[in-house]
Amino acid sequence: MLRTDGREFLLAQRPEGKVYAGYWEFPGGKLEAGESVRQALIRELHEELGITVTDCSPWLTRQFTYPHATVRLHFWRVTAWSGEIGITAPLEHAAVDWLECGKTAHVAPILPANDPILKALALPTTMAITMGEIEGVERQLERLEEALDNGLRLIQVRDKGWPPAERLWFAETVTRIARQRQALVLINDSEEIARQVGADGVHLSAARLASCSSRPDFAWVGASCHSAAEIARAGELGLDYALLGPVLPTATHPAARGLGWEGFSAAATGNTIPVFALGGMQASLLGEAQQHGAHGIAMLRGW
Ligand SMILES: Nc1nc2c([nH]c(=O)n2[C@@H]2O[C@H](COP(=O)(O)OP(=O)(O)OP(=O)(O)O)[C@@H](O)[C@H]2O)c(=O)[nH]1
Repeated sequence: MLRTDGREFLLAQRPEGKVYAGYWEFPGGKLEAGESVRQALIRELHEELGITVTDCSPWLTRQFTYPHATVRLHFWRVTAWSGEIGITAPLEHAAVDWLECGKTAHVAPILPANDPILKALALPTTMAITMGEIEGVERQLERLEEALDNGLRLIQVRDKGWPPAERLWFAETVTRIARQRQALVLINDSEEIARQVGADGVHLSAARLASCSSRPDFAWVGASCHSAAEIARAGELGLDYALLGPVLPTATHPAARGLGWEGFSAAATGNTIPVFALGGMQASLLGEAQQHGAHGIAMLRGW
């Protein structure tokens, strides 16, 4: 459950008498026979918190083995509900609390299966990909400042065609501007530049993803993917996100067919790592992308 535009999420504490008593978890529970995940979520949140969910979307899935059981967890984002949150099932929860996404939790311990989910909550849902090579440096920096003022918090610096000195200067400039607004910056394919400019991480091309034998050592690492198999590979390497596309026709490839939303959803669903929709995206498509299982959207032009 998310509030304040996705900046805060709800956790609930397991009561005495249950396995992992005292641990904090996302409110929810087990599917009953014949129920869809959506139906189970709506029923559980009504039983446990006394609320009626009015907007939710599929997000991440994780299988995890505890000493007492193996669980397959479907994490959904709940963004709207009616009613006041209360503890309507004291046998299920001892307390509830709101936490800030991306900040150290002020409650502990949290169920161990949830670690990657907490990290995904810290990942902004809109990624801007730079195209200084096409648009020109001045216009690009001007637009970046504007977008940062309007809430952009995740930037991938692409511009791979420039001579090294120019690329380095641009990456350094973007990182400096972004830092002032606590935005994350990832550098496309160059660990060297990422280190030199003090960026938050690297973004691997599909080719680099295929040849990479271990996760590069940065706080944030993601990759470009075109299929479920490539997303699975990114997951195996322990990366933090994948971009999947092209979803819709783009200005760069107007004739390309793209995955479409159904194709996107089929490949994106069931992963533990968050997947961004790429290709033909614009801010107004964020909700539609999330209804199809996207963490968010990534854009070259629409930001
Ligand atoms: N609700 C919830 N369950 C989680 C999370 N993370 C996680 O590993 N789990 C595990 O997934 C299972 C959820 O089932 P549950 O909440 O209906 O079951 P429970 O253990 O409370 O037992 P119960 O059948 O007596 O209600 C538990 O084994 C729990 O440990 C989480 O964030 N929320």
